[in-house]
Amino acid sequence: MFRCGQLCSRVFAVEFDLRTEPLYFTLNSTPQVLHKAYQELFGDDGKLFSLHVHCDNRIEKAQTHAEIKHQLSIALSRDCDVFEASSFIPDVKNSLVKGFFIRDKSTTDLSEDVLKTLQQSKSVCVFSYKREGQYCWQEMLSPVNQVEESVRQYITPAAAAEHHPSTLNIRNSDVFYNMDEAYKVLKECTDIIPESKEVLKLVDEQLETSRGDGFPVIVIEGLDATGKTTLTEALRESLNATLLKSPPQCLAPFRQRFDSEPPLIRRAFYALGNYITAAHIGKESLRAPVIVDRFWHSTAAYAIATAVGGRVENLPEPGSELYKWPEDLLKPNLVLLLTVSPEERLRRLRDRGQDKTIEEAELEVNQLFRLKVEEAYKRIQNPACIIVDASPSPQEVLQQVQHLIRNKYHL
Ligand SMILES: Nc1ncnc2c1ncn2[C@@H]1O[C@H](COP(=O)(O)OP(=O)(O)O)[C@@H](O)[C@H]1O
Ligand SMILES: Nc1ccn([C@H]2C[C@H](O)[C@@H](COP(=O)(O)OP(=O)(O)O)O2)c(=O)n1
Repeated sequence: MFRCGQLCSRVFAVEFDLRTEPLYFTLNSTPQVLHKAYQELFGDDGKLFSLHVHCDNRIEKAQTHAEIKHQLSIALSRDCDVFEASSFIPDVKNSLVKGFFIRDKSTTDLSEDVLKTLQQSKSVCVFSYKREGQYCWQEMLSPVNQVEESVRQYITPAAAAEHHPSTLNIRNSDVFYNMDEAYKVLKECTDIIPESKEVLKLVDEQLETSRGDGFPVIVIEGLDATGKTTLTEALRESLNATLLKSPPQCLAPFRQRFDSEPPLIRRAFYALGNYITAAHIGKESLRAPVIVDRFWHSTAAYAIATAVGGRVENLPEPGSELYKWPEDLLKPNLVLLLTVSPEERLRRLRDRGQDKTIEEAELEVNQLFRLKVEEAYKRIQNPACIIVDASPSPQEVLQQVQHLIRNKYHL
């Protein structure tokens, strides 16, 4: 487990510019000459700090990280740059510790005061960086006690990681590959989020359902405003099908609450939603074809795209086990991914004129995130999704999809 005094085996990554590779470095007791990119980051024009959250309790850790992110964005928004940073052991799963780099451009000691306050929490560790000529070193920001004495550690450039560090902790923190793992997260939250108990109760009430050779199950996926609601309603009519969605209606009262939680908790909630919907699918597909509006592809694609910082290239590579369908989740017969151009999607969002979730609002400004969600959708395997161009008229999109379904099922 990461401790303030045990940094030497770790590599640090700073997302200095989201469009490029992070800057990687390690720490060493002997001085190292630094090249330009590092000198720029550690430049002596401002004050530089890093902050990491280390805590054995994963719920507490996730919440502390989210709280600090929020506090930094409020307290330091004007005169400081706040970069996502991480510390990890290369290729070691679950070794990632998330944090921030803060570059203070103010003429006052704005960030130092804020950081000293944050450091009073026992799970927060703050370091400051100093530069002398071509050397930079790190030391603890005013060590709070003699045990954690401040040791000068020199910055040493490190090779780029083969796998982007943010991919190291995805399994069971952002994406869950069986129900038990997601269930455990909500169980650990019951004291601080009472609604977790109600959600778990709803999960428990779903009887085990195994699906025999029932009617086909067709999932419609895509970013918000790509036309899922329009198409799923039309398919329901034309196929005489049952229409379901994930998260299911019974979780609607809890969705806003879990949407405000950090990824660990939020993604566990959506994962469990898929299992409840799967139970409904199991029952309904005995009677009629079932159309599902969003399912596991959405859960995994949004979770991976949120967890992975920066560029599309940082996503887990195609074929990675992180794109594997959960072993215990009902598999649909057909998954269709609706795609439209970013411009058309924006036009539809504006025409609809309704409130967007914060995440969707971010999608608009965050082209990188949208690209990662779409790419992650396409990399999920077994079942993989079939891409449908959803830019023609609703009638034409329906015909296209009916054609695909007819070819497969003669419905
Ligand atoms: N094929 C289409 N062509 C033009 N506009 C469409 C089409 N399909 C849906 N829309 C419109 O785009 C908006 C978003 O569609 P909707 O079905 O609600 O998307 P989603 O469920 O994926 O968020 C709605 O205003 C809808 O009327
Ligand atoms: N099956 C699902 C459905 C949605 N999600 C998550 C993924 C995103 O964070 C949001 C997207 O939901 P959003 O409210 O934008 O979607 P709709 O408007 O309902 O199409 O929900 C999920 O994880 N799993």
